[in-house]
Amino acid sequence: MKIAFIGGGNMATALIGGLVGKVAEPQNIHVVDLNADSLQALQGKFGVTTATAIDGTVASSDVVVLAVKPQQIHDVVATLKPFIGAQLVLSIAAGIRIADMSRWLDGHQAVVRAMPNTPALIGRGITGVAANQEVSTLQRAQADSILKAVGETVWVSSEEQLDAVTAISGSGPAYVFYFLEAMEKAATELGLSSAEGMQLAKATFEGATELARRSDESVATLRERVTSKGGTTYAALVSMEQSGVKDSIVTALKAAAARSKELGDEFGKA
Ligand SMILES: NC(=O)C1=CN([C@@H]2O[C@H](COP(=O)(O)OP(=O)(O)OC[C@H]3O[C@@H](n4cnc5c(N)ncnc54)[C@H](OP(=O)(O)O)[C@@H]3O)[C@@H](O)[C@H]2O)C=CC1
Ligand SMILES: O=C(O)[C@@H]1CCC=N1
Repeated sequence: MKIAFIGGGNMATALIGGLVGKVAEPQNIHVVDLNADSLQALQGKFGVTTATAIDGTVASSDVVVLAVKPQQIHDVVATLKPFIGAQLVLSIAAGIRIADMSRWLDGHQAVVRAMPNTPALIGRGITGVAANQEVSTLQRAQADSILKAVGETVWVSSEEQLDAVTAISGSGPAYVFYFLEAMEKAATELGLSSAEGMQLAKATFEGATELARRSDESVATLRERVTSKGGTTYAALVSMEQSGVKDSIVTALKAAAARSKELGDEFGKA
């Protein structure tokens, strides 16, 4: 498979890291970015080919991955249009809708929209995916193999659900890091060193999520098992409930989903 990336930033780098040698040979991965330094770094690290403008290699690729910021997608697609024939266009931009990208490509173009996350960098990502009618079975399989190179995929039945996927798993790593930062802060205020706090917090997250993944029991049951009556966990959870932590998290994630929809409205008008 020949794959062209438009945009060689954080997420493109994570995807390329998973793809090289597994799904595509480095000489079949082409990256277009405006920044020559980023391109040189990608070339040096992975052996991919690069260019500072969309070119014939993009035209002859099987899949074109759009990995620029949502506000850049319209202009990139406009520049890309003359180079697009039968390729699959795979966008990872938050919010930008398939119908809008298809319209900017004069319609009927096979477009897949995906929402990965940064644990892709270590092959532990999870990506929500949706496709339009023009995407063939082969192209679905191509998109799936690209995204599976860096973790799991979840194909959603309706594209609108990608706003929710963005709120849960796309932005999700940031919430986990935020929680780790809070645990580290608490650790230092309670007399541990910052390094000790972070070690304890990271291992706890890893152990708890792995336990939840492997267990047949619900996370509520697993939580109850930690919570001795009148004990320490109970004290913490009562405090969290009184502060409305769970409701605040739900409200925050709804804000992320709303922003994803808003990005689609804002940058899809063109
Ligand atoms: N980061 C994340 O956790 C996730 C991001 N996404 C989505 O992935 C997309 C990329 O995000 P991310 O990798 O973080 O962003 P980055 O800013 O790291 O990468 C985007 C890259 O595209 C370059 N670029 C800008 N305009 C063009 C152009 N016209 N032609 C070629 N390259 C161009 C940028 O250069 P310059 O910096 O010079 O502008 C930059 O190097 C976004 O749409 C985002 O919504 C999806 C899931 C998770
Ligand atoms: O914050 C953002 O908009 C992007 C999309 C999901 C993660 N980062």
